[in-house]
Amino acid sequence: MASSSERKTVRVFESIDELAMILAEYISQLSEDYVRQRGCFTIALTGGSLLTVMGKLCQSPYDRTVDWTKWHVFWADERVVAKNHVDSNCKQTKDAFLSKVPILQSNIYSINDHVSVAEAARQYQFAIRQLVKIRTIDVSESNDCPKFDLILLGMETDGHIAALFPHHPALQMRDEWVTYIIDSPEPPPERITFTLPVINSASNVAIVATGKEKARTVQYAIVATDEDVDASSLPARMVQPTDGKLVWFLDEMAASANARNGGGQAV
Ligand SMILES: O=C1O[C@H](COP(=O)(O)O)[C@@H](O)[C@H](O)[C@H]1O
Repeated sequence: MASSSERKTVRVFESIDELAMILAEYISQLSEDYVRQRGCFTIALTGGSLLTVMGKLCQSPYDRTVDWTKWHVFWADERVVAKNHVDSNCKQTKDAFLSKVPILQSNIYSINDHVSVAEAARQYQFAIRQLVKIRTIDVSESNDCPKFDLILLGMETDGHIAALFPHHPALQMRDEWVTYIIDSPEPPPERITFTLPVINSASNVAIVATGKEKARTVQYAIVATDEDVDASSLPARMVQPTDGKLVWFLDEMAASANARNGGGQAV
């Protein structure tokens, strides 16, 4: 059985444009594979710069070759604000991506923005449970967690992924699929997030990081040894799919602190 480091690939691109092209090809290929195997494609997104990089997917040839009607779209994290608020990951995703491709409205699973953060997390988890029951979302063979076909994550300079921040107790959450925080170090304070067991149960996880300001964090997340880094200080380092694959998509700037030497193949 392959170890988690053997299932990790680091891909470094000369420019964000090249990264965006290969990322679009990667997502489109996974979509084709899972639609063929399972009849649908479950993808969880986040907010932030990732959405801009995903832009190529709305263009030719993908706008016509991807079977958008088979897509089921989730968020690995969401800020608990109104869906039309500029901070909403759902709004950001709609503006940058969902409004440009024919994904069925009924296959877009956003949070309930009219309830408390705790209730929004509970309802989101319940919705996911229903979809696991009918196997729209696959289930992990190693635990009873949902097994998304692809979870696409961004990473901030502090190493947080989804709404899992350094040293936050939510990092240790094992019994829930979706949890919430009320004290995000960055505004807005209330967010819901997939827990690490869910992220690590996905068939494929991709982390996209660009820009020089993320280089040091990328190096610690990918290259440094366990002795050098306390894992909970760097949530991105805790992304280690149990049975699935992890691909880091970096531009030269983000990889400039030598991430390309760490345990994966660079392009
Ligand atoms: O707070 C957040 O930030 C991360 C990373 O954003 P980026 O703009 O630096 O790429 C994002 O993935 C997450 O969804 C968001 O809530």
